[in-house]
Amino acid sequence: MVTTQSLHLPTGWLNAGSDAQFWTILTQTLLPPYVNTCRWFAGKARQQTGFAVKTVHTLPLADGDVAYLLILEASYAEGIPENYLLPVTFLADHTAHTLSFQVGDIPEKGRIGDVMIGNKTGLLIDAIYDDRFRQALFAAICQNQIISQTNGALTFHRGKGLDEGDESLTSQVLPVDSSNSAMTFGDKYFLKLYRKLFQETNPEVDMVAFLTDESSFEHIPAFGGSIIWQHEQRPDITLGMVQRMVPNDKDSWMQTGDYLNDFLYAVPQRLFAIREDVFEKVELLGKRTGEMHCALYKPSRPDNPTDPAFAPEHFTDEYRDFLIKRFEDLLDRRYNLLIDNYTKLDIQAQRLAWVFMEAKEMIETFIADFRTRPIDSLRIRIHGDYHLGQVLATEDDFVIIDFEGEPESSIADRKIKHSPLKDVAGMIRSYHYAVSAKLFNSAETDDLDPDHLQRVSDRWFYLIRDTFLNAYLDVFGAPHPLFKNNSEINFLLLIYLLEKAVYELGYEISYRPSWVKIPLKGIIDVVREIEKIRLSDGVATPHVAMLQTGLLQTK
Ligand SMILES: Nc1ncnc2c1ncn2[C@@H]1O[C@H](COP(=O)(O)OP(=O)(O)O)[C@@H](O)[C@H]1O
Ligand SMILES: O=P(O)(O)O[C@H]1O[C@H](CO)[C@@H](O[C@H]2O[C@H](CO)[C@@H](O)[C@H](O)[C@H]2O)[C@H](O)[C@H]1O
Repeated sequence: MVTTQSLHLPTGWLNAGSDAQFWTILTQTLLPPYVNTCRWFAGKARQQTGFAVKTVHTLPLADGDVAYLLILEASYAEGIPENYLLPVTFLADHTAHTLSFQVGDIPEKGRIGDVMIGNKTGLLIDAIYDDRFRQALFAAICQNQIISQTNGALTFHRGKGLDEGDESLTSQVLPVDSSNSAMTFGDKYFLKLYRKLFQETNPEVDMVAFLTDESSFEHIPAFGGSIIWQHEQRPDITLGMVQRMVPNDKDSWMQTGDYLNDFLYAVPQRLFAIREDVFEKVELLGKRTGEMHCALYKPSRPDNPTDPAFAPEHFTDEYRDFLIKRFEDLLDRRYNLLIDNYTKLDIQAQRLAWVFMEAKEMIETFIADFRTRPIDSLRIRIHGDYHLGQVLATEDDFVIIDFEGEPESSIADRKIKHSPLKDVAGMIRSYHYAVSAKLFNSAETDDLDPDHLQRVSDRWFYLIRDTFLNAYLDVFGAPHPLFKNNSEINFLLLIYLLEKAVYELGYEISYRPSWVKIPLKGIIDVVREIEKIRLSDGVATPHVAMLQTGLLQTK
């Protein structure tokens, strides 16, 4: 039945691919409100000026119907436009009974709207919710298909991790809401469809393929293949990736949260209780992290040259300039964001915000020091967005996922080599988050003195941090191939910890204002360390004042 609101598009579905007017009407009607409800659309908070379907790829389905993969451009009042992948299918009412799934089961978030296409009424949906689309994608990967399009070709690559005879497994959409979309096949394969697109191979495909093909590191899901949009006049654009599915019932963020429950319940009884198996887990994660970096460290040899994209590099002037510029921009943006949102913060966060603002000049001096400080450690490709949520906890081990890099950075920036201590800093920050979120957001500690709670939280964090770091550094033995000495390790860790915490400040202001105090505390902890270094070096420059404000003093 056509509702009064349903949109009428005169061209039939099978001919719509080449009808520009068809897609123009959709971008002016159903698509903008729909896209704005999608978790993967990052432009919700920006001033949007319009959407346009830039390219339409056609994917034939087994029953003779087609799915279209739309490349949707979102434009904004400020900044460059973004491109998103939106696959669509049309479920005509009269064919509903022929489908292997119930139209009524399609969740609200997959329904673009009721439409009349040609003379058929039906529902336009995000094709990931259409079993025929999922099967067509997977079959194309299994068969290494190349499907020519008016604008380049869709190229499907089969990876080593895909077994023979697995072409027709039952598939599902994973209910997790994140920046991309995930589908599973027979509980054996995990297919991620990238939503925000970049004109370059997604770093995740590079990284996972490198680790699978060039190393014996087993703690990532094996690479099962990729979906690429190729065009001879520009670099490849990655649309999707398949990996082996990892049986797990939680990620390490949830697992650490569970361990922290035991710790939390003991706090009101003035007991400091960490189970031995918590240390064992933290040690194991430190070890796996070190092994991941070992696998990514592949010095070139005359008889076995390393792909330049992965060969280790020194701390060049170019890298120093890049890091300093990026950090300074980030610091300015976060400082302004904090000022704009200051009145929305709770009193404790406001107090920490003052300390941060007071420390800005000292942070700038510390960052600038990075330009000239001698550094003989090495840089390699790293995970880039490493935190507890990116590690799946299996029965007795860990599997590392999501090698896409930092969501805020461009693809070119995500492929830049850093010291692996940047990943280490990411994980250390994550442990800080885990204990802070648990102790400061639980009813059990509501009546406790916040200064006391802060000391307890710090104690847990320092013990866990050192356990992780020691296990990590032990993996390589001595002399360490990637780090020159302890002094460089300390300096690099501080700079990456600071950068990560400043980055997180923006994430929390935008998404979880009540958590802003966690990265603020992280920033201030590093600032305290910088102060100590300046005092011991005797380099406290007179024009940069030392901090006067206490950390969590109650007045
Ligand atoms: N190989 C895998 N096996 C099982 N579950 C996975 C796998 N990869 C990811 N997941 C699940 O899907 C979620 C989202 O994956 P992730 O790679 O983090 O996607 P995004 O890029 O959208 O953040 C993860 O938190 C995890 O629960
Ligand atoms: O969505 P992504 O996993 O790519 O990362 C973004 O979201 C993360 C939160 O889900 C955010 O991580 C921050 O919060 C985590 C706890 O929820 C904590 O473990 C991390 O240490 C902290 O950085 C991440 O920063 C952001 O990029």
